Amino acid sequence: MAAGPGIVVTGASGRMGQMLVRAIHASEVCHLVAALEREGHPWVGQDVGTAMGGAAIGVTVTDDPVAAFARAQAVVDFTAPAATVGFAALAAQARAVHVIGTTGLSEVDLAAISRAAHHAVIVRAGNMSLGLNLLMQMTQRVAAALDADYDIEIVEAHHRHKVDAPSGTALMLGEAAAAGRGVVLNEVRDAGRDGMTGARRRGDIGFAAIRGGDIVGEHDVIFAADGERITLRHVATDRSVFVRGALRAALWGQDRDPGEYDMLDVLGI
Ligand SMILES: NC(=O)C1=CN([C@@H]2O[C@H](COP(=O)(O)OP(=O)(O)OC[C@H]3O[C@@H](n4cnc5c(N)ncnc54)[C@H](O)[C@@H]3O)[C@@H](O)[C@H]2O)C=CC1
Ligand SMILES: O=C(O)C1=N[C@H](C(=O)O)C[C@H](O)C1
Repeated sequence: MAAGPGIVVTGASGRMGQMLVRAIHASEVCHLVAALEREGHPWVGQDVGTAMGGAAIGVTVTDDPVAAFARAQAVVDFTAPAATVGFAALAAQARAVHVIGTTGLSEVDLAAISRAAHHAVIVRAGNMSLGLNLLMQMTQRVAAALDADYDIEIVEAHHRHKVDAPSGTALMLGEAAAAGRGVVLNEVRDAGRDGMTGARRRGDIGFAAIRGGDIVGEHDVIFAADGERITLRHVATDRSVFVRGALRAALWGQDRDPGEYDMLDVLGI
């Protein structure tokens, strides 16, 4: 008898997908029911363990989300925005908990995800690690304690393959800083400075992105004033912190009422 909820991993060949497949296969509190990849992907039809270069684990990679989700209690999804929006509707139809780690979602994507959450549990966070979610709370607190003499800048660094900027985490931190200040992020957001930008506008929250090598994920929130500077920093050195958070969310979401949740709900912090 397989233990705990059955989980589908979407984007099974991805950086996060492969780590999730391994973690779920090794878990005693949940089990892998399907590994999903996009249509035409070379792994489709192969055993996912073999495709990853190891021993067979008895789960064949599929490109059919409807059949996969019908057998699952949770869908753990680190893919791409268009895929995630489609999966949200399908996971809701299957009444499976949808854990969304995908970043780069637009306002339109987020509205579609909110609609799906009327029918099922969705846990979404741009960063699933405990440490980063604590940093988010600290950011809100520090921003609330300081006035706009302290310029807020968020600097993030990621591996060379990352396709979205600012990172989902940087945006979460920006939202936390804006909430602390009592402002709306979209009204003070300053991203992508290049050329004759003019002087910094008081009260803006700035973003800068570094891309290179195999950097897992680093985030600094800088509060810079005349004469002093505070930096709050989180460094992820291993993707296992995101995997742990995502699986915790998949288990936490079982038997909850439909709705949209985040990692603060899951972690109870
Ligand atoms: N919230 C968090 O804690 C974290 C979020 N992420 C985010 O997760 C996402 C994925 O990151 P990585 O694993 O590094 O990317 P990746 O590019 O290594 O993997 C994405 C996978 O999704 C697959 N995919 C794309 N469309 C699909 C579809 N329609 N059906 C099935 N599979 C599909 C791709 O073939 C690929 O294997 C990114 O948006 C990233 O920013 C990454 C790490 C942590
Ligand atoms: O793409 C990544 O790798 C990561 N993406 C997330 C983000 O956009 O913040 C989380 C983490 O930093 C890794």
